Amino acid sequence: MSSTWTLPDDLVVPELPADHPGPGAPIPQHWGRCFGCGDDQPSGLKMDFVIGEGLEVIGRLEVANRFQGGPGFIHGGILMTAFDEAQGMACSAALRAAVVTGHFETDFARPIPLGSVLEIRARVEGTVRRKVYTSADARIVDGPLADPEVVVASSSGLFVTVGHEHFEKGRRFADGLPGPDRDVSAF
Ligand SMILES: CCCCCCCCCC(=O)SCCNC(=O)CCNC(=O)[C@H](O)C(C)(C)COP(=O)(O)OP(=O)(O)OC[C@H]1O[C@@H](n2cnc3c(N)ncnc32)[C@H](O)[C@@H]1OP(=O)(O)O
Repeated sequence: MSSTWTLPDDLVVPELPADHPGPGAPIPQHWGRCFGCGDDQPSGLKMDFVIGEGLEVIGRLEVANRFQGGPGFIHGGILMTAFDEAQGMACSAALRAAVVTGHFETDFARPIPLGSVLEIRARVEGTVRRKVYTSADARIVDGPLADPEVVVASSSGLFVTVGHEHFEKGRRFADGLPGPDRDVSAF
C-alpha cells in the first residue's frame, strides 16, 4: 500500500534561515511537557532531534516497552505521533514558525519491534501561503531487525503556521485542568 498524497503545483521551496545552524546541530525541545520531545513528560516519547541536510531534520526514537501495540511491536498511533513530532520540528527548523498539524497520513511498511531504535528523517517539501507540506521516513538503525537500508514506515503531513495566540487559548489547561496561567510563549 502506498500514499495517494500529492504535492500542489504552486509549492514554494523555502530558503534556509540565514542563521540556520547546519547539519548535526541539536534542536532543543520546543515545550518541556510535549509528549513527543519534552523532558517533563514522563510517559512521552522523549525524542531527540538534530538538523539534517537542507530542509531536513533527523529524529531518534527508542522504542520502549510502554509504546507496545500488538505483542512485541510498536503501536501504530505511537509511530504516527513520532512522525508528527518530527515533521513539526522540520517546519519549525526551516521556517522559524510555530505550526500545528492539519492533515496527516502514514504508511506502515514493516512491523517495528520493541527495543529497536528508529531514525526518522523529516523534511519540508514546500509551502503554499500558511500551509507547509512535509514528508518523512523511518528506518531501524539499532536493536532488533536493524537495517538502515530499509524504510519501515513513511509519512506525509500538512501543517499550518500559527501565531503564539493559538497556544494562549490552551495555557489554562497546561496541567490538565483549568488553572493558573502558564507561560507558553516558548512553544
Ligand atoms: C512549534 C513547533 C512544533 C514542533 C512539533 C509539534 C508537533 C505536534 C504538532 C501537533 O500535533 S499540533 C496538534 C494537532 N493539530 C491541531 O490541534 C490543529 C487544530 N486545527 C486548528 O487549530 C485550525 O483548524 C488550523 C490552525 C489548522 C487552521 O485554522 P485557521 O483558521 O488558522 O486557518 P484556515 O482555516 O484559514 O486554513 C489556512 C489554510 O490551511 C488549510 N487547512 C486548514 N486545515 C486543513 C486541513 N485539516 N487539511 C487541509 N488543509 C487545511 C486551509 O484550507 C487554508 O488553505 P488556503 O490557504 O489554501 O486557503
